[in-house]
Order: sequence, then C-alpha cells, then structure tokens
Amino acid sequence: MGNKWQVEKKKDPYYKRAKGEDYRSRASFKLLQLDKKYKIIKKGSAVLDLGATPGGWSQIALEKVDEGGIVLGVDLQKIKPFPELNFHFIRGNFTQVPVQQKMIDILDGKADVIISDASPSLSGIKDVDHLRSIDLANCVIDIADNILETNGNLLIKVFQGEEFKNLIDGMRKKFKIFKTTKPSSSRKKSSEMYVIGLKYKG
Ligand SMILES: C[S@@+](CC[C@H](N)C(=O)[O-])C[C@H]1O[C@@H](n2cnc3c(N)ncnc32)[C@H](O)[C@@H]1O
Repeated sequence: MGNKWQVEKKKDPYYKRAKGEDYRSRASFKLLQLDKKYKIIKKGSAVLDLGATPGGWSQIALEKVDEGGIVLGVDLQKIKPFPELNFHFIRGNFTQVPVQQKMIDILDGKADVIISDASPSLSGIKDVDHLRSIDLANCVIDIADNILETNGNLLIKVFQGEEFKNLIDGMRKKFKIFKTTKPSSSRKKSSEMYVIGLKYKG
C-alpha cells in the first residue's frame, strides 16, 4: 500500500511541478488555480490560513498579499519557517478558544480572507471522515463570523457526504457570491470539494 502510494505520487504531475517550482506541497496548485479563477486573495490583505502545514497555501498567500499584507498560519503540526517577516504562525488546534484568541490578537481582530485546507485525522471510514471534515468546516465558518471583514472572502476544503448540502446551504446565505468547485489539481478519486464565499455580508 505504502509503495503503491509512493509510485503514484512520483508519477503525479502536480507533485513533480511542486518539487520543480519549489512549492512546499502540491496543494499550492489548488490554491493557485482557485485564486486565478475567483480572485480570492488581494494585495495587502490579511489572510488566515487554517491547517497551514507544510505551507503550500501560505506560500501562495504570501506571494499574493505582498509586503503590505500579512499571513497567519495555524496548524497542529510545526511548519518550516518562512523568511518573510509578514508571516506568523501558531502551533495549535484552531477549534480551541485559546488558539482562536491568539489568532485574534495577531490579526487585530480582522481578516480579509480565511482559507482552510484543514483535513481531520483520517479513519479510513468515509462517513466518519466526512463528519469530521464538516465539524472542522463549521468551526472555520464560526471563526469567519467572528473576524472576517465585510466583503471578505472564505475558502474551505470539505469532504463530501450527506451533510455537505446543509453546510453549503448555511454558508451560501452569508456571502454575495457563493461557489463550490474542484480544481483540476484535486485528485479525481478524492471526495474533497472546495467551497468559496466571496464578499461576506457581515
Ligand atoms: C492537507 S494539510 C494542509 C496542507 C496545506 N494547505 C499546504 O498547502 O501545505 C491539512 C492540515 O490540517 C491540519 N489540521 C487538521 N485539523 C486541525 C486543527 N483542528 N487545528 C489546526 N490544524 C489542523 C493538519 O495538521 C494538516 O497539517
């Protein structure tokens, strides 16, 4: 199993490109593709990246916000430091209040963009993993309700399943523009979907 996965990984074009282009993960291409289409991250923005390690999305966010913006990554796992001074990192569980308080302190209570590629620890049982993913996504939406600026943008990865529709029905109402999508760099056999809310109503 481990070997098969290693072989598939080495053949994967996005894995090869990530190595060649010095991105920290193939996930970088998912954010690049989504941002190209939906213009999620703007120059000068304050971006909160939930589930940030190893840093592929933060890397893209840093490129997009440029020196005038700020990127705060949060993850249970440590991250290799970035040289950029406008990158901050909290090692911790973003579902917990003390970690959320630290996020608020660093961001001064406001984020222009929240992105979450957080994946729960996988049980291998599809329905269980789906529900864990929904719990994380609901927590991300609660965080957005606290700190996302009016007209801000939210991007969340979610594993599909029976609660998916409830989640997106709730989220849709909060944004002027709402999309669900799967970029071509997301593996076809993966149940992951990306939900995007643009222009938060506040
Ligand atoms: C697919 S990886 C993220 C990859 C990252 N976006 C990138 O581009 O490199 C998912 C991450 O979510 C993190 N995660 C899952 N649940 C979390 C939680 N409650 N708090 C913080 N991080 C969490 C995991 O530790 C893992 O590093």
